[in-house]
Amino acid sequence: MRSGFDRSALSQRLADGSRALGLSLSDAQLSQLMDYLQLLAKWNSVYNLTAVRDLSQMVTQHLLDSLAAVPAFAAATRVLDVGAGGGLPGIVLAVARPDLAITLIDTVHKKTAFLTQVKAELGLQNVTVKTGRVEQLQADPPFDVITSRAFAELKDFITWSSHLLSPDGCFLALKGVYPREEMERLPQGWTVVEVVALDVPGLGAERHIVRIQRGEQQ
Ligand SMILES: C[S@@+](CC[C@H](N)C(=O)[O-])C[C@H]1O[C@@H](n2cnc3c(N)ncnc32)[C@H](O)[C@@H]1O
Repeated sequence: MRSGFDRSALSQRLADGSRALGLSLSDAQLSQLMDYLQLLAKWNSVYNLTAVRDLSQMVTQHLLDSLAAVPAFAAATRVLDVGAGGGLPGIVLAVARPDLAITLIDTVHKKTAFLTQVKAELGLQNVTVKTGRVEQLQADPPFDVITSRAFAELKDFITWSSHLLSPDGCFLALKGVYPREEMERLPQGWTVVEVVALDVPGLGAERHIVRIQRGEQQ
């Protein structure tokens, strides 16, 4: 394992942050997230998974950032994470919500090879990994939530993946600053039903989660 990986200090930071988010993760879940962080740190130079190199920043910017979105998935059952990259938010969500079935898709084979390795090493039976463009993915049954973080403008995210969403389903897009202009350019037939500001412990930057469903803009 990578030298300099102070598991106990990083684990404490993660436990404190997840408590501050109101989540009650078990010791086993926290341990799975630390295993994931360790794999991310170990394989980052090979797979080019994230520009964030500092381990405590990885806890904040990746693990806690993704955990902050977990409550928005309360009613979800089948989730697709589009452009999952190194597994954010999909892997974190899969650990926090083992009852969810989560599919992660990315076009880049080396990233999905990493995700397959994470699935195996963490024993995540609720994760499915697909390689390819979301536009070409077929799903039967469809997903009730489609999510993404740092993927694409909202209109492209919706246009490329709406064929995979169930009639009553929703998109949950993780964004940084309030995406006012993107929300004004949604494709016809889609409407923003909620924008929640997320308070990620220690981040000091804006985060929002945008819920979009079928329907006309008011
Ligand atoms: C900036 S990364 C974000 C990765 C991750 N969600 C995160 O927040 O760290 C965007 C990812 O989208 C993937 N991607 C781009 N176009 C795609 C498409 N049409 N279908 C699936 N994945 C795509 C890229 O390969 C890349 O890994």
